[in-house]
Amino acid sequence: MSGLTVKRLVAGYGGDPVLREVDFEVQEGGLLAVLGPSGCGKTTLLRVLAGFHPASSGEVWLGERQLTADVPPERRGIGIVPQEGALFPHLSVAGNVGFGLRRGERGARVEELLDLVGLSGFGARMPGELSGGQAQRVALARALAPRPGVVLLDEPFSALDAGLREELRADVRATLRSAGATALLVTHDQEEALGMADLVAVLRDGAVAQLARPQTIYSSPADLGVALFVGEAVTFSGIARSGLVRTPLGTLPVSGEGHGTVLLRPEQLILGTDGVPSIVEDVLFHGHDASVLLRLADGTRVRSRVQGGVTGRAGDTVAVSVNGTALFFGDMP
Ligand SMILES: Nc1ncnc2c1ncn2[C@@H]1O[C@H](COP(=O)(O)OP(=O)(O)OP(=O)(O)O)[C@@H](O)[C@H]1O
Repeated sequence: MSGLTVKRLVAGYGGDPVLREVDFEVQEGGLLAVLGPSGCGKTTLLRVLAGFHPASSGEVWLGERQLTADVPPERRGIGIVPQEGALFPHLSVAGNVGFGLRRGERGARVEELLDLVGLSGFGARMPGELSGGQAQRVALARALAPRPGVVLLDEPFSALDAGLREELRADVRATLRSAGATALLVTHDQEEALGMADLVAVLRDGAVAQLARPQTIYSSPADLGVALFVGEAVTFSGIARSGLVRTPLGTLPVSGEGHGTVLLRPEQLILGTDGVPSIVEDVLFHGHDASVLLRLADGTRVRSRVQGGVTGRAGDTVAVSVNGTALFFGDMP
């Protein structure tokens, strides 16, 4: 395995480029998630890296080797886990996993990979006899089998239901780790990106808006756009003076001055007996937590995320206080 470096990558389809100077690096053995909204160029990026689409300019390096336009897809040393697995339907599971291997090395390596993804004994099955989650595990085994320099995962869990998605995320992460794989995951799902990756690159307008650890992206987003994209938010416009800003939830300390937007995460809104009075409008119970829609005295509606503790019921009056630090993003001049 080797690291993957992308420098000033530009690519598109004729008109304005879709990728305008994309830069990032995935360390050897690391997992980077490229997170961005639909249409921002995630698939285009993967197609360029895999050699299916030409870059207009920029560089792609796999370890010490530059992947120039004349290196065809099969000689790039890149494994791909596509959306919905895309297994060869006429080949058995073993046939799929061994597809990129030389005949002589198939048997043992296929067994090793099936074991790694928890599907020992499934070699003779046909893809039509697998569940969605099993099919994705086979797709991962197939991508890892030829020991690629890097594995690209293209929204690999999008077709699965929520419970299975969560379980498979953890399994895939563990598998990539134990294989020592360098991996790049593209997704529009912030939970997936923040939950799985060592580092997250937020792709916006064809460039990386922020590249950081998941915790940093969530707690210290580079700008308001990133903050709103990576999680639920409660926002107020306000004017910061001497490090304080007045909001419907009270005067909050912020770092910044002038006109801007105050941003809190819903889990920072604590319901109890101290704080600003508000009316509970609705409570959505999610099992592990609840989402409480509140109306403040001035009519502003805000959402709190409550784990255990007080949620109240529709019509109740509760007091809301703010836990932790509010973020503040000054208006663009
Ligand atoms: N073959 C093509 N020809 C012309 N334009 C294309 C082509 N493929 C994609 N595009 C455009 O390029 C932009 C980026 O598309 P891309 O599929 O890379 O985005 P994405 O982030 O993967 O989206 P999604 O999450 O919906 O799959 C879009 O505006 C899309 O319409």
